Amino acid sequence: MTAPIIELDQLTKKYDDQYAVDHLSLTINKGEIFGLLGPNGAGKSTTILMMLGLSEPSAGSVKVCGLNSTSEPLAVKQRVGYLPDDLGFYDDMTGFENLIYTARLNGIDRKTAEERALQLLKRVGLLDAAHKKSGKYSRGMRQRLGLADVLMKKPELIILDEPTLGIDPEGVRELLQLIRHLNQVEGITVLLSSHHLHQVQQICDRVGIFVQGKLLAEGNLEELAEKLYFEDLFVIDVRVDHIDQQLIKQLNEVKGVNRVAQISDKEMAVYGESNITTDIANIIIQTNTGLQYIQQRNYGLDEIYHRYFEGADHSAKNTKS
Ligand SMILES: Nc1ncnc2c1ncn2[C@@H]1O[C@H](COP(=O)(O)OP(=O)(O)OP(=O)(O)O)[C@@H](O)[C@H]1O
Repeated sequence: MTAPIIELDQLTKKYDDQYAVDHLSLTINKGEIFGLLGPNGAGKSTTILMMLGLSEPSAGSVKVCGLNSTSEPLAVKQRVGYLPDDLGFYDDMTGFENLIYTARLNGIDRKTAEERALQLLKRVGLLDAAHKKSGKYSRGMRQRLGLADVLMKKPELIILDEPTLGIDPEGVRELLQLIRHLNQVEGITVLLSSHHLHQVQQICDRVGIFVQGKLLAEGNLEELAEKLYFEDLFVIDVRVDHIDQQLIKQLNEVKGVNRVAQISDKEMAVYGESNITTDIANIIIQTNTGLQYIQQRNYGLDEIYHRYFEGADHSAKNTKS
């Protein structure tokens, strides 16, 4: 049974005459890792601020953990951990001391706070640096301390705004692993905002593509591919001994094939709306054109996103009902 943990209904934020968030409706369920993916200025941070009750919607509503974020921001804050992109710590305090400070602000008693802080520092791989001043931490270490910090109050949901910004690849890998672990082992729901496609693709169950305040599409990778690329959902790369016009004609006649693009005298790409790999292989074998290689191309989110945004006419591509 899926239960909603974030419910946005026609959520809107307007600055002067510009929509930062434009009638956004979206439901995120308990236990998910949801990726809010979009370029700079898409409205991701504004949406998050409204979820936390830190910014008031111009219209529409936002509920988090069953609470209205706009009218009950403090209750939401108790249940949600938020890691902003410009995370601040007291740099002259150690990592451990920073966590204890957060615990005090959240009304956690000293003994519990110390136990929890050490547990969390261990979990995020900072036990060795626990008593080092946080001002001396690297950006990756600060983000991991940030995760420990939001976990101090045992949140049901964590919201991470561009958590991997400025971290080196190894640090990114560790941070993503940690986020996945928190989700899978501890059952914490995660909302992650990012414009890093590969990272979102690695850990998110579902992704929402967000542009100019609007959600263009949402779903898992397969669903997104279908929503954004419904015309040429399947692309099959083929290499044969020789390509002739008869072969191209026959391939074009296969049910489900949209077009055949010849790339060289031996290579072509066949675009279709259904999985036509077997039919194509059969034709090549029947026509004795010497099949060397055939493979269905898998779209990653990266390719989906880039091909989608490179296309000029978004509305035309996104009209599948
Ligand atoms: N306080 C504000 N006053 C006026 N306009 C704002 C304000 N905050 C955000 N905006 C505008 O709203 C739009 C969405 O900004 P937002 O920061 O939510 O985008 P974002 O997707 O989080 O981008 P980024 O990744 O760059 O932070 C932008 O056009 C931004 O200029």
